[in-house]
Amino acid sequence: MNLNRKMTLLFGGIAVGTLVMLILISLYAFRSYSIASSTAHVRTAAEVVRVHLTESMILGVINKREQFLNRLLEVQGLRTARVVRSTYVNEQFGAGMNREMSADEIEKLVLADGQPRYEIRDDGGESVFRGTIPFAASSRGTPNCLQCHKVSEGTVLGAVTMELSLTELKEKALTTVTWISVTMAMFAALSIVLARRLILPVGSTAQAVERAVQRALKGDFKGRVEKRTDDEIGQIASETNNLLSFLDDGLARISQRVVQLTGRTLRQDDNQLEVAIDMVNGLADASSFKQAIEEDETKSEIFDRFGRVLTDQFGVREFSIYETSGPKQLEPFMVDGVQGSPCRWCDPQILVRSDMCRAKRSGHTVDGLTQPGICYAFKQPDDTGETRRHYCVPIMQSGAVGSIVQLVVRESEAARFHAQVPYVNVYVREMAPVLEAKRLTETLRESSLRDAMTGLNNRRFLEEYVDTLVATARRRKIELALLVLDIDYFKMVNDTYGHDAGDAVLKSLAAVLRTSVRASDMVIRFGGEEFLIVLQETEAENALRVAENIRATVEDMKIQVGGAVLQKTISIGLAMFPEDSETFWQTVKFADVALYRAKEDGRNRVVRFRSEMWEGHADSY
Ligand SMILES: Nc1nc2c(ncn2[C@@H]2O[C@H](COP(=O)(O)OP(=O)(O)OP(=O)(O)O)[C@@H](O)[C@H]2O)c(=O)[nH]1
Repeated sequence: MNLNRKMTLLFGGIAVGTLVMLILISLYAFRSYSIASSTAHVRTAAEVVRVHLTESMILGVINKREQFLNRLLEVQGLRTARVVRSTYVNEQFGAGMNREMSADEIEKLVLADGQPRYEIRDDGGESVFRGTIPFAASSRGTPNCLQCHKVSEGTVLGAVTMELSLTELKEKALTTVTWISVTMAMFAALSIVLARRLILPVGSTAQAVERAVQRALKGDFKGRVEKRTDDEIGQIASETNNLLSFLDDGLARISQRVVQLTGRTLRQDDNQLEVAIDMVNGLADASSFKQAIEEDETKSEIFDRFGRVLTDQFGVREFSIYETSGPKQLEPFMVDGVQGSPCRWCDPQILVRSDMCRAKRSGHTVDGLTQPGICYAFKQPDDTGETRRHYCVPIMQSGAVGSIVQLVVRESEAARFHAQVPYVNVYVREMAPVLEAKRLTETLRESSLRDAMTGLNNRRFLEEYVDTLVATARRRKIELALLVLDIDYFKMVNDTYGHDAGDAVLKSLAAVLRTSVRASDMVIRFGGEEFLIVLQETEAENALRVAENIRATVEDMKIQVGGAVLQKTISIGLAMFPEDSETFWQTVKFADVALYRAKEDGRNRVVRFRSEMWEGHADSY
């Protein structure tokens, strides 16, 4: 029930109640007034009758009393007037007129106890007031009753009964009450109309505010409240409109900015407020994610963290992260949260023909959620499970696709996940520059550990890696063979053919060295034209064989430099760790000493270190 109706009912109820009360009180007051007034009239008339009868007795015309009583009836409103005599008067003065002798029940009571009696009765539809007043003998006044009547003081001598018609009085009372009621009813009706007019803007403004608030709760702040009055109610409408405009404007600006950041488009039926809160939360989470990955050390940690976000926040457990590993090659970095797993959600051919991957080829997002079948390389699950849909986002690095994030969801979840995609994109966007920075750092670090010309690891790399190398060798109780080798008469190449020719020889030698040893062995450009090879888990005998093989290969190697073909030889010194020394770097020195001996002995040969070789060289190291 609205406020207006409540007010009308309340005012109406009060008005009706007041009216009824007023009518009842008025009727009661009129009745009381009628009784009091009639009683006074009857008393006065009875006194007049008593005085007249006394006078008539004194003047000796008491026998004319009936004419007086008949004339008395001409008084307006007086219906009857009758005198009854007590037995005392009859005994002293003889019987009176017949009608004075026959007392009714009330008159008998009055004659008996001397108390006046009054009553109102209905006489054929007419209200009649009847009063019976006793005449008591009294010695006071003039003449003194006891002078004539031989009775004691207070004896009831008779009584007069009078009846007054109340009809006229009643009619006047009813007319008055009717007028009062009509006036009151009109006043109440007028009051209700005025109150309704007053309350109407309150009710309609309250309803309008309620409607606007309901719309606002659904995220729509466009509702407005009509200003109907210039008072406080109008003020409420104005202030509500100001508040709604402020919220609408603020929310629109927030949404606009967040939409720009997330790329999410708002639908008409979206709850703008909830969407804005969601988006801001999403951005805050993505920002925390970015902070965290900035502090991560490696790309692998970053992808691990991203994998957890996909699983925990977006409920995506099936996904792949591919890395570009060559001009036309991709490598699965992480599949379904596990690093190094084989390719599961794509045709494995993309690994060697990366152009088969639509995201890699185009550098654009591939939305298989809304366009299933858009990429032919996407693979449905091997089992008979539910059909999957995919969403692939390329991560650009240095202007080319560096990594690809592939999200896989069940067909039944595609719509739900589609709403989440803008937030995933925010994460990917936040991740891209951090990945780029990490990649550059790794490249930089890699380059500081690698010789740019030959592509071999350099001395610095060995210095950083040596602790791990030695610890592993000790733990596994294996021997390391250290070959230090140097090109014979290399200076001549530079001097004769130029520095570029020298470089070409160094590159060719590096290539031969790399292919002559196992992948687990290390080939290091130790400095200038000197190289160090660390053969893992190799005894001295085998190491000598490998060294000899390298020497022979280099000897046979023909290097095209400009118009000339060069053939160079190398000398190699071999020392064993920990057989020759417990210290790695000391073993390197021993190998160097052996190399020196190889040079001394005529070059193009392999020399195994022996302890006596050290004696002449200890001072020079
Ligand atoms: N082209 C080129 N030459 C280099 C490089 N690093 C060192 N060299 C040269 O290698 C030569 C080393 O010569 P030496 O150590 O005197 O000995 P050698 O001529 O090789 O004679 P051996 O006694 O047989 O070692 C020097 O001329 C260096 O300039 C390089 O990166 N490129």
